[in-house]
Amino acid sequence: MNIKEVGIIGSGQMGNGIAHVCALSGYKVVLIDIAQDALDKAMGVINKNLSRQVQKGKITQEDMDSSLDRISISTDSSTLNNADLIIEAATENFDLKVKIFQGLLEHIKDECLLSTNTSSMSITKLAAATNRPERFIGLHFMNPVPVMKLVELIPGIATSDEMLTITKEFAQSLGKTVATSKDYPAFIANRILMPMINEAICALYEGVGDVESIDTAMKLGMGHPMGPLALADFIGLDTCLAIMNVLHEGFGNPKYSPSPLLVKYVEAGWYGVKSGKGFYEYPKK
Ligand SMILES: CC(=O)CC(=O)SCCNC(=O)CCNC(=O)[C@H](O)C(C)(C)COP(=O)(O)OP(=O)(O)OC[C@H]1O[C@@H](n2cnc3c(N)ncnc32)[C@H](O)[C@@H]1OP(=O)(O)O
Ligand SMILES: NC(=O)C1=CN([C@@H]2O[C@H](COP(=O)(O)OP(=O)(O)OC[C@H]3O[C@@H](n4cnc5c(N)ncnc54)[C@H](OP(=O)(O)O)[C@@H]3O)[C@@H](O)[C@H]2O)C=CC1
Repeated sequence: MNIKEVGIIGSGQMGNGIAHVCALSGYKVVLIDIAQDALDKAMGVINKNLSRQVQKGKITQEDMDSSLDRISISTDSSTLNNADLIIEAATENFDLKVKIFQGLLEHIKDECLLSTNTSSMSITKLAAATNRPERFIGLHFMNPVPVMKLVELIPGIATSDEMLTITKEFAQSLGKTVATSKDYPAFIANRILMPMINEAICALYEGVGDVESIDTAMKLGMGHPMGPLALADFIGLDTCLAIMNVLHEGFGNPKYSPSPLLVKYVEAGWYGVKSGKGFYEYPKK
């Protein structure tokens, strides 16, 4: 299958990053969200990130202009009628994702391939809610998408080998390196990362150290580019909690219980960078 046009659902930090790298690699992109505001904001972020690459001499102004020309935005999913591949990157909520896929099916081509950027959820279960589980896969980009080299590929139980090959080649065409994971809660990257972040929040909850000390310990002690609390804010505390809940429910092991402090912050609407407050404050620019 020759992928030319990619439909991306959800224009938050992941959706806009995926749109950026797809367009820069020559794909036509249709970026969908429920709110026009979100789409306008996403185009602003893509513009800013492409400009930064131009300033650093990584891409030319012409690359930037042609990439922007290849992206169209819409709140109407019927505009996905020409897409060869859909990448769903909406909020980490199972029922929402199922609703999105079911709403798409009447608009897309029979041969259109389906994928999800979910951080944790069962690919098999999401695939089963569509009419093409053999052409459904987890295509898990890392944040920030234009920078991080990894894409995790997660075939569900019904995913065909052909689908795995096509999507592997697609990810490689974006300049990414693929790691393949079996379809178990939170796959590989978040199975390992998220309990570490949760443990950092537990240490804060128990008063073992303050925010600065915990992040400094991991940055300077372990060479991590960001401390775990700053990284949690960057990912989104709502997303971190959703992933911990999938791990906890999926394995039934108390070691994955989300920290009560993480739960409390999400209850307060303190989602991190995207809401302006998490473990740190993020003044509106
Ligand atoms: C939750 C999930 O399901 C899975 C996940 O994604 S988990 C999260 C995985 N991501 C991480 O762990 C990120 C850890 N953090 C980092 O790697 C780094 O802190 C960072 C890349 C985010 C920023 O790096 P930094 O050195 O502090 O900042 P800075 O020098 O400004 O940026 C480094 C590069 O990233 C680019 N960059 C930074 N933020 C960016 C963004 N949001 N979008 C696009 N590009 C960005 C910069 O332009 C710069 O590019 P060059 O190397 O080409 O110059
Ligand atoms: N954050 C991260 O570091 C990573 C996240 N992921 C995964 O990527 C996905 C998106 O995460 P992220 O970008 O961080 O989340 P964000 O909260 O930044 O963005 C989600 C976007 O989806 C939109 N949305 C909600 N419902 C719909 C809908 N029905 N149709 C279209 N768009 C909708 C939201 O709109 P509104 O704001 O109006 O609700 C928002 O713009 C999640 O599955 C997450 O687990 C994967 C890798 C890394």
